[in-house]
Amino acid sequence: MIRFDGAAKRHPDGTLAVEGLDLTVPQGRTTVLVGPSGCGKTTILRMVNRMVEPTSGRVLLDGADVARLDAAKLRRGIGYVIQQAGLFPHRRVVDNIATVPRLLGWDRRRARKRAMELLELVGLAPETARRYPFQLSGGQQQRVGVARALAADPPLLLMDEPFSAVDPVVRAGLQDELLRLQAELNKTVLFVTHDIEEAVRLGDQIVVLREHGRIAQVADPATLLAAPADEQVAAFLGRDRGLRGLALRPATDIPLRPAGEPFEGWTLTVDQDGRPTGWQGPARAPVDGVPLDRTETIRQVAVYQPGADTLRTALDSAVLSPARAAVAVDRDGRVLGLAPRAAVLDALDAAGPDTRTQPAAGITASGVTDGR
Ligand SMILES: Nc1ncnc2c1ncn2[C@@H]1O[C@H](COP(=O)(O)OP(=O)(O)OP(=O)(O)O)[C@@H](O)[C@H]1O
Repeated sequence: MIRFDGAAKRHPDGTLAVEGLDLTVPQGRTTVLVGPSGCGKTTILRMVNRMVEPTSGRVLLDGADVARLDAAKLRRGIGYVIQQAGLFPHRRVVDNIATVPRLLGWDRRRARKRAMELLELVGLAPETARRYPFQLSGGQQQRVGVARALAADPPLLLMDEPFSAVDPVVRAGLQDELLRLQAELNKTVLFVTHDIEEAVRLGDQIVVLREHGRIAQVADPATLLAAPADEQVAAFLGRDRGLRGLALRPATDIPLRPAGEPFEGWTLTVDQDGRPTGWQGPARAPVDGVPLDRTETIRQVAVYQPGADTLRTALDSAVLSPARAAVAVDRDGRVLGLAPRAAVLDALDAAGPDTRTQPAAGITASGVTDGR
């Protein structure tokens, strides 16, 4: 657990980077610091590994004031991932990952073996090990950066905008990987981003900051989206926050109708395996009394997977369907049934407003109305 206890940083030129932060970062969870550029996120992160020394106040790591710990030793026990990975350009991937184990005195063979395990853990092919960083894509470099941070199995990871230099698709993949790893490893993660979508996706606890590291709100993602502390936080969260909140709620238990029957005049067509192929529309109205024998066909079918997907995906499927019904499929993409739009909306009501959802264990949801 990390505890910031009135931790402040004023630079020699008089710039007040962080005014005096009181914050608890719970064990084994992901806490995301989010806020506008220059609000002090990186400064706060670096106070933990003593790359920045507070000018007043303290940072406690498992109860110990980090100022009293040996800085080099402290850093070896903390994984640190930065934007654009920060890999050593002259070292092969395997040796980049093995850096901290080697510093800890592991012999070369053991450190390399560990590096190969880590490569697999972050989803990179074994042959990547022999390459140099410049021979990798940006996304691959970030994965190596994460592997390097995890190499000595530190309980704490500091991540400073680790995914912001890659394109949105690669970024989403890296976020998925981090979620998967975190479900397995349960590290204490302190993650900095200026992207609220990323914060909502990754955080168990989100800390919204204003200038000078003042806390605007600390909350779990659902509470933050449903109940921003004030207008400024609401503005920072942006439009569609209600819809984005649906992405935090699983689509389960929406009653389904059989897919074989026409619905609102439209019939879902499936292939021989039962996967959807399109919507067959109703016969067109006669023109000047002459019946048309052509029907309309739509070939794109938006689907959702109950249990795995969220209410946002289910709603999207319903909105995009000409029959005004979401198409539920199993994990192999085979049709399970149709969820009429009204049933999806009922599910939204049944889930209740987000404010009623319980914060995750160990997280206190608190709204501070302003920076005071
Ligand atoms: N060495 C320094 N000397 C003077 N001011 C500094 C120094 N380092 C940072 N600052 C200032 O401290 C404030 C906080 O900087 P910090 O990098 O922590 O912000 P940030 O929220 O991480 O920003 P960004 O999102 O743009 O990376 C900024 O106003 C910055 O200009």
